[in-house]
Amino acid sequence: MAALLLSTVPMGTSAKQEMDRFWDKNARLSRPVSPHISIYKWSLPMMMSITHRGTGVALSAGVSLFGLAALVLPGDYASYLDLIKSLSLGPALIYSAKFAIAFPVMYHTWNGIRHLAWDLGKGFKIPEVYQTGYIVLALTLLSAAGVASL
Ligand code: HEM
Repeated sequence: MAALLLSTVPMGTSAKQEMDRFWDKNARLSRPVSPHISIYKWSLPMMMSITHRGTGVALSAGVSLFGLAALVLPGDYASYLDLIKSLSLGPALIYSAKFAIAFPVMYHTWNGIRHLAWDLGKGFKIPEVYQTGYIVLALTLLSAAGVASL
Protein backbone atom coordinates (compact mmCIF):
# COMPACT_ATOMS: atom_id res chain seq x y z
CA MET A 1 0.00 0.00 0.00
CA ALA A 2 2.80 2.41 0.99
CA ALA A 3 4.66 1.59 -2.24
CA LEU A 4 1.50 2.28 -4.18
CA LEU A 5 1.01 5.64 -2.49
CA LEU A 6 4.67 6.61 -2.93
CA SER A 7 4.54 5.80 -6.61
CA THR A 8 1.53 8.03 -7.39
CA VAL A 9 2.18 10.20 -10.40
CA PRO A 10 2.32 13.92 -9.58
CA MET A 11 0.24 16.15 -11.86
CA GLY A 12 2.18 17.32 -14.89
CA THR A 13 1.94 20.80 -16.32
CA SER A 14 1.09 19.60 -19.82
CA ALA A 15 -0.71 16.62 -21.38
CA LYS A 16 2.62 15.42 -22.83
CA GLN A 17 4.31 15.59 -19.41
CA GLU A 18 1.39 13.63 -17.91
CA MET A 19 1.73 10.94 -20.57
CA ASP A 20 5.54 10.75 -20.19
CA ARG A 21 5.18 10.28 -16.43
CA PHE A 22 2.43 7.72 -16.91
CA TRP A 23 4.63 5.61 -19.24
CA ASP A 24 7.72 6.05 -17.02
CA LYS A 25 5.70 4.75 -14.09
CA ASN A 26 4.41 1.78 -16.11
CA ALA A 27 8.00 0.88 -17.06
CA ARG A 28 9.28 1.37 -13.49
CA LEU A 29 6.62 -0.96 -12.05
CA SER A 30 7.03 -3.46 -14.95
CA ARG A 31 3.32 -3.29 -15.60
CA PRO A 32 2.03 -5.59 -18.33
CA VAL A 33 0.84 -3.72 -21.40
CA SER A 34 -2.12 -4.83 -23.56
CA PRO A 35 -1.00 -6.25 -26.90
CA HIS A 36 -0.99 -3.62 -29.63
CA ILE A 37 -3.35 -4.16 -32.58
CA SER A 38 -0.34 -4.62 -34.91
CA ILE A 39 0.63 -7.96 -33.35
CA TYR A 40 -2.60 -9.68 -34.45
CA LYS A 41 -2.74 -11.74 -37.64
CA TRP A 42 -5.19 -10.14 -40.09
CA SER A 43 -8.46 -12.04 -40.42
CA LEU A 44 -11.59 -11.60 -42.57
CA PRO A 45 -13.75 -10.21 -39.72
CA MET A 46 -11.01 -7.67 -38.82
CA MET A 47 -10.69 -6.51 -42.41
CA MET A 48 -14.47 -6.28 -42.81
CA SER A 49 -14.77 -4.32 -39.58
CA ILE A 50 -12.21 -1.69 -40.58
CA THR A 51 -13.77 -1.54 -44.06
CA HIS A 52 -17.16 -0.80 -42.48
CA ARG A 53 -15.62 2.17 -40.69
CA GLY A 54 -13.72 3.25 -43.82
CA THR A 55 -16.83 3.08 -46.00
CA GLY A 56 -18.89 4.85 -43.31
CA VAL A 57 -16.40 7.73 -43.20
CA ALA A 58 -16.11 7.77 -47.03
CA LEU A 59 -19.92 7.87 -47.38
CA SER A 60 -20.15 10.71 -44.87
CA ALA A 61 -17.51 12.67 -46.79
CA GLY A 62 -19.14 11.84 -50.15
CA VAL A 63 -22.67 12.80 -49.11
CA SER A 64 -21.42 16.03 -47.47
CA LEU A 65 -19.35 17.03 -50.52
CA PHE A 66 -22.25 16.21 -52.85
CA GLY A 67 -24.58 18.43 -50.77
CA LEU A 68 -22.01 21.24 -50.57
CA ALA A 69 -21.39 21.05 -54.32
CA ALA A 70 -25.14 21.29 -54.99
CA LEU A 71 -25.20 24.46 -52.88
CA VAL A 72 -22.13 26.27 -54.23
CA LEU A 73 -21.67 25.15 -57.86
CA PRO A 74 -23.41 27.24 -60.53
CA GLY A 75 -24.87 24.42 -62.69
CA ASP A 76 -27.54 21.86 -61.79
CA TYR A 77 -27.16 18.07 -61.55
CA ALA A 78 -28.40 17.46 -65.15
CA SER A 79 -25.90 19.96 -66.58
CA TYR A 80 -22.97 18.13 -64.94
CA LEU A 81 -24.26 14.79 -66.19
CA ASP A 82 -24.36 16.28 -69.72
CA LEU A 83 -20.81 17.55 -69.20
CA ILE A 84 -19.61 14.03 -68.31
CA LYS A 85 -21.45 12.58 -71.33
CA SER A 86 -19.82 15.16 -73.62
CA LEU A 87 -16.37 13.93 -72.51
CA SER A 88 -17.07 10.57 -74.25
CA LEU A 89 -15.04 8.68 -71.65
CA GLY A 90 -16.01 5.27 -72.99
CA PRO A 91 -18.16 2.54 -71.40
CA ALA A 92 -15.29 0.77 -69.53
CA LEU A 93 -14.22 3.92 -67.68
CA ILE A 94 -17.82 4.98 -66.93
CA TYR A 95 -18.65 1.46 -65.66
CA SER A 96 -15.52 1.39 -63.48
CA ALA A 97 -16.31 4.81 -62.01
CA LYS A 98 -19.92 3.79 -61.27
CA PHE A 99 -18.71 0.52 -59.73
CA ALA A 100 -16.20 2.42 -57.54
CA ILE A 101 -19.04 4.60 -56.22
CA ALA A 102 -21.55 1.73 -55.85
CA PHE A 103 -19.12 -0.59 -54.04
CA PRO A 104 -18.76 1.33 -50.73
CA VAL A 105 -22.50 2.11 -50.68
CA MET A 106 -23.41 -1.55 -51.18
CA TYR A 107 -20.74 -2.84 -48.81
CA HIS A 108 -21.78 -0.48 -46.01
CA THR A 109 -25.47 -1.27 -46.54
CA TRP A 110 -25.11 -5.09 -46.55
CA ASN A 111 -22.56 -5.08 -43.75
CA GLY A 112 -24.75 -2.57 -41.88
CA ILE A 113 -27.57 -5.15 -41.97
CA ARG A 114 -25.04 -7.71 -40.60
CA HIS A 115 -24.21 -5.25 -37.81
CA LEU A 116 -27.92 -4.74 -37.06
CA ALA A 117 -28.35 -8.54 -36.76
CA TRP A 118 -25.46 -8.54 -34.25
CA ASP A 119 -27.21 -5.73 -32.38
CA LEU A 120 -30.15 -8.14 -32.03
CA GLY A 121 -27.73 -10.72 -30.61
CA LYS A 122 -27.79 -12.93 -33.73
CA GLY A 123 -24.84 -14.39 -35.68
CA PHE A 124 -22.09 -14.15 -33.07
CA LYS A 125 -20.74 -17.72 -33.34
CA ILE A 126 -17.35 -17.70 -35.10
CA PRO A 127 -18.50 -19.86 -38.10
CA GLU A 128 -21.53 -17.56 -38.48
CA VAL A 129 -19.30 -14.45 -38.43
CA TYR A 130 -17.31 -15.93 -41.36
CA GLN A 131 -20.41 -17.20 -43.24
CA THR A 132 -22.21 -13.84 -43.03
CA GLY A 133 -18.94 -12.12 -43.98
CA TYR A 134 -18.69 -14.13 -47.21
CA ILE A 135 -22.41 -13.54 -47.91
CA VAL A 136 -21.92 -9.77 -47.47
CA LEU A 137 -18.90 -9.81 -49.83
CA ALA A 138 -20.82 -11.78 -52.50
CA LEU A 139 -23.91 -9.55 -52.22
CA THR A 140 -21.70 -6.45 -52.37
CA LEU A 141 -19.96 -7.55 -55.57
CA LEU A 142 -23.22 -8.65 -57.26
CA SER A 143 -25.25 -5.59 -56.29
CA ALA A 144 -22.43 -3.11 -57.05
CA ALA A 145 -21.97 -4.75 -60.48
CA GLY A 146 -25.76 -4.57 -61.06
CA VAL A 147 -26.10 -0.94 -59.97
CA ALA A 148 -23.07 0.09 -62.06
CA SER A 149 -24.66 -1.41 -65.17
CA LEU A 150 -27.84 0.73 -64.84
C1 HEM B 1 -25.08 7.67 -46.78
C2 HEM B 1 -25.38 6.67 -45.96
C3 HEM B 1 -24.54 6.32 -44.75
C4 HEM B 1 -23.52 6.98 -44.13
C5 HEM B 1 -22.95 8.35 -44.48
C6 HEM B 1 -23.07 6.16 -43.03
C7 HEM B 1 -22.03 6.49 -42.18
C8 HEM B 1 -21.63 5.73 -41.12
C9 HEM B 1 -20.52 6.00 -40.23
C10 HEM B 1 -19.59 7.20 -40.34
C11 HEM B 1 -20.46 5.03 -39.32
C12 HEM B 1 -19.46 4.91 -38.16
C13 HEM B 1 -18.33 3.97 -38.56
C14 HEM B 1 -17.36 3.77 -37.40
O1 HEM B 1 -16.93 4.76 -36.80
O2 HEM B 1 -17.01 2.62 -37.12
C15 HEM B 1 -21.53 4.11 -39.59
C16 HEM B 1 -21.79 2.99 -38.85
C17 HEM B 1 -22.87 2.18 -39.08
N1 HEM B 1 -23.68 2.16 -40.18
FE1 HEM B 1 -23.73 3.57 -41.59
N2 HEM B 1 -23.83 5.02 -43.00
C18 HEM B 1 -24.74 5.07 -44.04
C19 HEM B 1 -25.65 4.13 -44.39
C20 HEM B 1 -25.95 3.02 -43.66
C21 HEM B 1 -26.95 2.03 -43.99
C22 HEM B 1 -27.85 2.10 -45.23
C23 HEM B 1 -26.94 1.10 -42.99
C24 HEM B 1 -27.76 -0.15 -42.80
C25 HEM B 1 -28.40 -0.79 -43.71
C26 HEM B 1 -25.92 1.49 -42.06
C27 HEM B 1 -25.60 0.82 -40.89
C28 HEM B 1 -24.62 1.17 -40.02
C29 HEM B 1 -24.38 0.50 -38.73
C30 HEM B 1 -25.20 -0.64 -38.15
C31 HEM B 1 -23.30 1.13 -38.15
C32 HEM B 1 -22.68 0.86 -36.79
C33 HEM B 1 -21.62 -0.22 -36.90
C34 HEM B 1 -21.04 -0.54 -35.52
O3 HEM B 1 -21.79 -0.96 -34.65
O4 HEM B 1 -19.82 -0.37 -35.34
N3 HEM B 1 -25.32 2.66 -42.48
N4 HEM B 1 -22.22 4.54 -40.69
